[in-house]
Amino acid sequence: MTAAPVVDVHELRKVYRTGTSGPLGPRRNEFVAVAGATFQVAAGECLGIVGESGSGKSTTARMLAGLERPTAGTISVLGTDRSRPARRAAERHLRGGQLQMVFQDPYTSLDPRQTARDTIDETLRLHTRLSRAERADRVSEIAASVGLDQRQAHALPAGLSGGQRQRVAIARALAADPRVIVLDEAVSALDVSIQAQILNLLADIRDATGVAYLFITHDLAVVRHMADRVLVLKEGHIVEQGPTAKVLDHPEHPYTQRLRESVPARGTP
Ligand SMILES: Nc1ncnc2c1ncn2[C@@H]1O[C@H](COP(=O)(O)OP(=O)(O)OP(=O)(O)O)[C@@H](O)[C@H]1O
Repeated sequence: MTAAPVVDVHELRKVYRTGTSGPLGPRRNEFVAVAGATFQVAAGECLGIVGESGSGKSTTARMLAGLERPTAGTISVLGTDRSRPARRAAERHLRGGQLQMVFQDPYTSLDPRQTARDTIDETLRLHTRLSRAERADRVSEIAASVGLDQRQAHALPAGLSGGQRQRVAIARALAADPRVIVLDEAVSALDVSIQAQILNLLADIRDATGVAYLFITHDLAVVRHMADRVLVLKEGHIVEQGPTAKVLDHPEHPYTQRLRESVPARGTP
C-alpha cells in the first residue's frame, strides 16, 4: 500500500465487562470481543471483513464509527486519531464527514417520521454550508444517484420496500461526502435480486466518488463480488487477510476453509 491509508487500525481491542451474581456473590466476567486487530484501508479500496456470527465484526465497525469505545489500540481515519470519544460537536461533525455507516436494517436506523428527502437534507445541513435552495437541488441529485424516484423521495420509510430503504440509508451516508463508508451486513436482509441491485449501486458509487468501503458480511459470495481484500475474523482475532481471490480460493487458515465449506449452495462463493 503506497498512499497513506484512509483507515489505520492498530492493535484494536474491545473487552466487555459483564456482572453476574453467583452463589458466592457478584462476579465480574470479561469477554474479549476484539482481540488486537491491526489493518488498513487504502483510499478507494473495499476491504471485506468476514467471520461467523459473534466473531467481532460489528464491534469492530462500531468502534470505527465511534459508537463503541475501544478498550485499547488506536484508530486513525484520514490521519486523525479517533480512539477517544469526540469532545465537541465540531469534532463529531468532522468525524461524520470522514466516515459514515450503513447498517443491516434501515428500518430501525431511519427515522420513521422523516421522508427520504428530509433524511438526506438533514445530513447536508450538518455537513455542508449549502443554502436551502442549493440543498434542495443537491437532495434531488443524491436521491436520483441512488435510484430513488420522485414518489420514493417523498415517502416515509414505511412506504418503501427494504431495498428502497437501503437506498435511502446509502443516500444519507453519501450526503456527508465521506471518504469511508462502513457497511455492516448492509445487504443481508434483502432478497438476492435486490441484493445484486444494491451491490451494483455501491460499486458504481465507489467508481464515481473514490470512496473506500469497509464491507462487513457473513456472505462470502458477496465479499467476493465487492472486496479487493478480505480480512477473516475468528473470536476477535484476525486469522488471515489478503487479496480476496487469494484468501477465498487458497485459504491458509483452517477456519477460512471451514467458512468456505459452510457457504450455502448459491454459486461459487
Ligand atoms: N454490549 C455487549 N456486552 C457484552 N457482550 C457483547 C456486547 N456486544 C457484543 N458482545 C459480544 O461480543 C461478541 C462479538 O459480537 P459482534 O456483534 O461484534 O459479532 P459479529 O461478528 O458482528 O456477529 P453478528 O454477525 O452475529 O452480529 C459476541 O459474542 C457478542 O455477544
